Amino acid sequence: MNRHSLYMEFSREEWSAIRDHTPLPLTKEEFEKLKGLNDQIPFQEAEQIYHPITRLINLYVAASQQLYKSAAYFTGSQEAKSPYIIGIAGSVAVGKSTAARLLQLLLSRWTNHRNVDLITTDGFLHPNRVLQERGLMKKKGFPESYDIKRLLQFLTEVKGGKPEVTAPVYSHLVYDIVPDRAQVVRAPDILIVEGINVLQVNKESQVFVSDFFDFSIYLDAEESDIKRWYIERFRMLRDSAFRNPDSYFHRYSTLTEEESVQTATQIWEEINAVNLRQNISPTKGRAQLLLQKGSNHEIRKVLLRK
Ligand SMILES: Nc1ncnc2c1ncn2[C@@H]1O[C@H](COP(=O)(O)OP(=O)(O)OP(=O)(O)O)[C@@H](O)[C@H]1O
Ligand SMILES: CC(C)(CO)[C@@H](O)C(=O)NCCC(=O)O
Repeated sequence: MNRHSLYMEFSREEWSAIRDHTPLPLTKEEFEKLKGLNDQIPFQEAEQIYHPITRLINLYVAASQQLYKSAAYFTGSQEAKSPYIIGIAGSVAVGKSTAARLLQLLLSRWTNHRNVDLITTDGFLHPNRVLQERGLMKKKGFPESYDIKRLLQFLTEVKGGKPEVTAPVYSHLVYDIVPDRAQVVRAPDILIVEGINVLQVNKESQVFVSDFFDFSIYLDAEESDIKRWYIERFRMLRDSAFRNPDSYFHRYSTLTEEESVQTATQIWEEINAVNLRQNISPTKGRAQLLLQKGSNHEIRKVLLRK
């Protein structure tokens, strides 16, 4: 280990050996029942890698709750404690939402933070109408495609302890913001905010999204692997979600195997890879925890900021 590096570095083996004696707060049987997660993340990965991560976060949250108590005692304040906010960043298709859902589930099993909410910054994309007006339909996911002021307002209210805060909702099916839907966040113990842009800074504001984070994670992988996962997901969607006539990509449901690989490759190269290189990857060094995935999504290396 480089003693003067900003990060402590752990191999997969070293990280999983850290597991202290706290048992995984979830049995294999319970995990098996969780459709949608267990068909993606093997139980062993949850147990060996994600469990120690949640134990570490649990210690951080407990320390922050203690700090809050000390400050409340000192000031005599009766203010309710504000949610502990965790940001998860990384490329399109690197597996942020899958990892975020598993962390949400595992974190909610600890008695001092049962209530764990999860939102994605997809909901803060401008609606297609605005993106079309501004010529940004091929820039979805780029910094200018988000209503960052609204996201900052949302985080200000959550962190300020407002009992109910609403976030807009994005549908991948219709490829747009859903006008009449909202997600309500009710003062959780922990809020996970997942999105490609959560560690970005922007010129228009003095305040950044990450200013509201108590902890941040960057999910990293080789670009060639992420591209392959993107294409695989696109092919899977061609055979499922794209078949739905309401799908924005319904026209893609009739593509041949070869055409769907070509189309996905083109979207990846023209939009998501450019965004990854220009705007997402450069934010890596701002995360407190860096998780490096191997070609089968297994976490190969864990880097923790000192
Ligand atoms: N740990 C994992 N093990 C196996 N497959 C995974 C894992 N995490 C994600 N995947 C698969 O990789 C693909 C991308 O995952 P996911 O949708 O979670 O990515 P994302 O980063 O949230 O993407 P986006 O930003 O496009 O919403 C999906 O097809 C998912 O099934
Ligand atoms: C909504 C985002 C930006 C982020 O999740 C992404 O999934 C996306 O739609 N990117 C635009 C190009 C594409 O359709 O993949």
